[in-house]
Amino acid sequence: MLEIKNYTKIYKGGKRAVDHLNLTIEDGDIYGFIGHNGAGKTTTIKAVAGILDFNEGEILINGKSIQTQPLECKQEMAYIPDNPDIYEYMTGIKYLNFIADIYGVGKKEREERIKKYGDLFEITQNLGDMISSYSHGMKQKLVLISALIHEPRLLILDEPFVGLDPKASLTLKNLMREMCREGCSIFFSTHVLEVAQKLCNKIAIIKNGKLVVCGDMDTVLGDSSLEDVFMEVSES
Ligand SMILES: Nc1ncnc2c1ncn2[C@@H]1O[C@H](COP(=O)(O)OP(=O)(O)OP(=O)(O)O)[C@@H](O)[C@H]1O
Repeated sequence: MLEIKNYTKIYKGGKRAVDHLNLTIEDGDIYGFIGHNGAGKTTTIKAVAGILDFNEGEILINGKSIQTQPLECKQEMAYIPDNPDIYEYMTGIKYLNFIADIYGVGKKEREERIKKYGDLFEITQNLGDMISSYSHGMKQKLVLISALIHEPRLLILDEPFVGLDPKASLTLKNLMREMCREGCSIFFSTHVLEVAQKLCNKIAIIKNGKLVVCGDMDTVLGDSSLEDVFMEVSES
């Protein structure tokens, strides 16, 4: 579903943020991406989402290049950034319809999905309100619903659990599991290692821009916890 080949990003000024990273996310994978602050997670995720150019390598979504076929790639995926920075002077429902229009989602489907996800995240009754009146968590729920409105096959999330209350976090985890059971793929970054260990079937650790560990969670962990493995890798 997602292939990252030799991905290298050097920012203006010469900072080599990610260095020849290779990773494959298959259908049905929930792939966790962990690393210390500044390791290169967001730099990788933004390139996969098609909003950051890069110096070397190739990123393929279902065989299509994010650089040469960005629209085709974006039809198949959704990206949820770590900060829900959205239009403030619009109602929630107007925003969702705006996103549904961009993706060409039909009237019946969008209504069903807005109802389903709005109820799941307990925000249906607030959709008529201006986004400027929303809390951080409510904005995040709105962004999540907007990302799911075109039923993406690949979900890319940057720190998705930050700012969500415990119930919304559980709802999101259950949704992620359900999507992957149906053959979708998820690639997400997190600092919450307990969540990653429980939720993901695969895990990648990035350190100073280089991938140092990746693969099946069970194989990577052996008898250790993810926290132990992470600490060992960080200190080596
Ligand atoms: N626009 C930029 N210009 C120059 N350097 C940048 C830029 N954005 C990020 N960097 C640098 O690239 C490196 C990787 O940053 P990145 O944001 O990808 O890390 P991260 O793993 O997502 O960190 P965190 O866990 O803190 O969110 C860091 O050293 C950072 O300072």
